[in-house]
Order: sequence, then C-alpha cells, then structure tokens
Amino acid sequence: MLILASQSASRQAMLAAAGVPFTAIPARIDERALEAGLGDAPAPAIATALAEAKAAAVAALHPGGLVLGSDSLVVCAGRRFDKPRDRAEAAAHLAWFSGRQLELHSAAALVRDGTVLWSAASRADLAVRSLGSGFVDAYLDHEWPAVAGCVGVFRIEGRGVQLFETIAGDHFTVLGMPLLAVLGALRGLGALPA
Ligand SMILES: Nc1nc2c(ncn2[C@@H]2O[C@H](COP(=O)(O)OP(=O)(O)OP(=O)(O)O)[C@@H](O)[C@H]2O)c(=O)[nH]1
Repeated sequence: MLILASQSASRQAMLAAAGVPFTAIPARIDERALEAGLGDAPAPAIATALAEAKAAAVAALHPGGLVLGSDSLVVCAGRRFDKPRDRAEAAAHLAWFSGRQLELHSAAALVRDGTVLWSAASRADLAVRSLGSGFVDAYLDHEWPAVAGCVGVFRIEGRGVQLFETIAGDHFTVLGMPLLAVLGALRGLGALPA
C-alpha cells in the first residue's frame, strides 16, 4: 500500500477521492532548515527537494514501502512564502499579495529504500485582486485558524476564492499536489492499474 508522507488534510482528501489506497504517515523533518540550506534555488527545485526529503524520511522507516511526499510554496513579487505562523503574519502575507500575482508551486516525489523513483513540480498562477483592509479582517475572522495550514493563506474550495481575479493552472496544484502527474507515475510504477 502507498504511504503518503503528509499530515495535509488536503493531500489526503485528494488521494482518497481519486480512489488511491494509502496510509498517511507525517514526515518529521525540519522543512524550514532544509529550505534555508537551499538558498536562492528556484521555487520548483525547492518544492521538489522538500517533497523528496519528506518521502525519503518516511521511506527510511518503512523498508520496501513506496512513499509519496509533497510540498507547496508561494512566490509573490520576488518573495517566497510558507504557511503563516499566526494571524498577524497571515494578514501581512495577504497585504503583500494584494493586487499582485501569486505563483503557487506544488511538487511531489516517490521514494523507495532511499531511491527517488520519480519527482515533478507544477505551477499555478493566481491574480490576487486589491484587497480592502476591511475585507482582510472579515476574511480572517472566518478563515483563521483554518488557513494556518495553507500556504498562500487560502482554501480555494472555501472563501479563499474571494481573493482572486483569475487562476491559471491545474486545480490540484492549487490544492497542494500535482495529482494528475502523481497518478501517472503510480501507474508507470505498477502501483495503480493502467
Ligand atoms: N485545503 C486547502 N489546502 C491548501 C490549499 N492551498 C494550499 N493548501 C495546503 O497548504 C499546505 C502547504 O504546506 P506544506 O508545507 O506543503 O504541507 P503541510 O501542510 O505542512 O503538510 P505535509 O505534506 O505534511 O508537509 C498543504 O497542506 C496544502 O494542501 C487550498 O486551496 N486548500
């Protein structure tokens, strides 16, 4: 059975809805330390490295297991963003995003016994409308702390959709994992019926 190295409800829901049997085992890694070590690497490379590290960390504890790791990050006007640590930071993220373009990079990797069998990254582009300060407060009154676990401070399937003028890219990438590519890789490895 596939192991999903993730505590992300969104990633677990995607796999469950797709009918992929899996067990979720969170990866215990220091994402921020890993990210810091990657410096100014391009966002897709950072997301891919984090996805591989999460999968490898869980694969090391489950010899022979096929482990899927995933990571998402946001780039906006030259700054990289991870999940907000508190409501004030969430408000600061939204203030920076207002009126700007968000790049949402989601990556995934499959690892078995220390070998990265496959990895890929995808990108979605989201145009954030100019957000009134009254809107941000009311939005966070509803969405905090639910969005504490969401890079970009939004759940697109919820009120997060109110942040955007346009969205270009794969829906699953926005939710946090390039699911279509993951399914193709699982079929290629014989882990899903072709
Ligand atoms: N529900 C929802 N979650 C989102 C959305 N956009 C991003 N996310 C989540 O934001 C989180 C990005 O943070 P990561 O550090 O990649 O992952 P995580 O939540 O720490 O979970 P791990 O996989 O255990 O690392 C993921 O859980 C994504 O699923 C969205 O529109 N809706």
